[in-house]
Amino acid sequence: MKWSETTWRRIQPIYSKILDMPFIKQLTDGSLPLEQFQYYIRQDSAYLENFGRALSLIAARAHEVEDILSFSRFAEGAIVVENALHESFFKEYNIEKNTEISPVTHHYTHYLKSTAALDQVEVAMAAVLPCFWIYKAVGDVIYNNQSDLENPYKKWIETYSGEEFEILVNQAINTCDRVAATCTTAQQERMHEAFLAATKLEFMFWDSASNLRKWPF
Ligand SMILES: Cc1ncc(CO)c(N)n1
Repeated sequence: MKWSETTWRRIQPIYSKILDMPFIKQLTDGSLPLEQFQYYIRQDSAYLENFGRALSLIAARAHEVEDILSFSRFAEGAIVVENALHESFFKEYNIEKNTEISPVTHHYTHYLKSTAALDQVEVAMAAVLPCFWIYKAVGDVIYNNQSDLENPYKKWIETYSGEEFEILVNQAINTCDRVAATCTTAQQERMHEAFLAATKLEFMFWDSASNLRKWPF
């Protein structure tokens, strides 16, 4: 079995919990309170900027030239989406620009950057994979279950269910499979652990927006 098949299988219990989250259900039927969406977009803007940095670090550390190219493109993609958030979503949904990074965003972005900088590069590739794969999977489920009524979050839904994103996601999955094949069993296990950790953080990122979580001080 491919590394990606095993890892996707292992995170199924968390993935089902993600699909059941109020944030995802309400995004799907358009009933998500605006305040939660605003919080989410503000945090996602900070997230994407740092996700882009982590991807660039991985590009710099990749062993194969084709992977330098892929991860440089992924980094560009993350920053392009971040810019798009500012150009359209921030204006359209009346979102304030200066944001204090939430505890979960802080943890997730620092986890990705330190993994990209210090861990084996194959482990770093596995750590960023849920950011692609979970979003594609969840984006498709939301897209296919949208209510016919006008959904105020339609534009967001289209970002992650589109074909353009799918190409990048498949590339990220295939890269992980190719590099995993060069790893020992113990190293592949560390890749699984990184994929699992980032999947949990994806859950927490949405949970944090649902609860508008803040620092205690
Ligand atoms: C938290 C998070 N994970 C993944 C993506 C998609 O790249 C995103 N925009 N935000």
